[in-house]
Amino acid sequence: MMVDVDLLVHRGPFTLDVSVSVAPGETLALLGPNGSGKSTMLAAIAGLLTPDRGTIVVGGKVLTQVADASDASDALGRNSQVPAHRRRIGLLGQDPLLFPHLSALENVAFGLRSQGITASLARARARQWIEDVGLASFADRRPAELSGGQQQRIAIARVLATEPDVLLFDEPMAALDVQNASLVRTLLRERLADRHAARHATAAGRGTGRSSVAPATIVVTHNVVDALVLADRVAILDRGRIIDIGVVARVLGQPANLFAATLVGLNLIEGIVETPELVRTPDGRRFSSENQLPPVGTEVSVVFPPSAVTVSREASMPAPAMPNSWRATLELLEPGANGIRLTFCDDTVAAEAPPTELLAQRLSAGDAVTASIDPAAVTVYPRRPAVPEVPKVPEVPKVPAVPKGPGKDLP
Ligand SMILES: Nc1ncnc2c1ncn2[C@@H]1O[C@H](COP(=O)(O)OP(=O)(O)OP(=O)(O)O)[C@@H](O)[C@H]1O
Repeated sequence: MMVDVDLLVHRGPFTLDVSVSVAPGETLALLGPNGSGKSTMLAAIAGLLTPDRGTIVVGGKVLTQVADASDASDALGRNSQVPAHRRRIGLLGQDPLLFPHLSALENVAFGLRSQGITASLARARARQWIEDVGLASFADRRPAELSGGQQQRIAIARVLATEPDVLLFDEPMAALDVQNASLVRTLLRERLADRHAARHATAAGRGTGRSSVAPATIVVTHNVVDALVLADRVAILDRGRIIDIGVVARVLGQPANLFAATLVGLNLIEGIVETPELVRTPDGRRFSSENQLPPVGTEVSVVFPPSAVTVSREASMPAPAMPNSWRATLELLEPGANGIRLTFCDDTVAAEAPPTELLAQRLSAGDAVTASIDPAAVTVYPRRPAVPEVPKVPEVPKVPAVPKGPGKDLP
């Protein structure tokens, strides 16, 4: 079902101020650094905390409505907060939180039983869901007899079996090793790809038949891979505000600013198109790309992956008057995702190189080098502002309009 969220939450000095909608069957990945407010947002949607102001509407039904404390409507009793257990919201975090004394089957059946389904029907449906997560032969085991990845797959079966209107996943792969994380991610992708899950479930004879609308899903993650694999759209949260939101290819492939680029592991330099072939940055570097540049005079972002930056001892390279090439001083060498990560003095650019390459050149911190990039790896696009500050249209008429930003989803 459609979920519309408009929230203001204060937690000590921290403020979460977000507005976002997720469509039925859509998966939104929420990406942001530690402490940016991701879990706070999920907790408010799940009904685990009451916002200081805002509305949460699912499928047209108001789950949370809190007017500004200073507003008179408060006194009229218009505020409402449906308790967490009465929301049709499935929440799964890092920890599967299975009942240790129940078998995998009983754990999955438990949620169905609590919806008033008979014991035999609940067990039949639970068995079907356990098959769907590939653990049919583990149905009678208790959680302690399952691996961490298997427990998480059972937890996914448990949350999906109840056919919630909204699915909230808070870093569901974070506690798993790489192999199990990959298995669980693939499983989630398959299940989320079934956009008509409820209808499908009913047709297969295991649904409750209550809902024919697919759930809206929000996946909180630190991992860009999760967003790439699972999401239709990505929102980037920074210090309690959504600084960018849109389709995955745009938000991750064309980051709005250096913060967003760093989060997705890309270099970003801002510049201006100087000629039809060249971009000049404020520090005098010039970049070309194999793709056509925006018109001369356009303010642009120049983006390239660290692995595309080649570093060589200065003497062995041509003078860096050429585009995509500049002189630099190595500052730091540290382990990176794809080799050794190099950073340079007074520069935001990072490079990544195989250890063998660095060893062959005997490069170390403090060395003067020439950095260069293959134009094929350079993407140039008009600079995008972060989500603009626009006054919000209230979702629920009873709540007075309170202009604030950042606003609704960009296309
Ligand atoms: N129970 C709490 N009481 C007071 N402040 C809290 C509470 N929980 C979180 N905070 C604060 O709220 C802010 C946002 O925290 P939150 O857990 O939502 O961030 P997050 O993006 O989920 O971080 P992480 O990626 O580390 O899980 C932080 O400044 C945190 O210190």
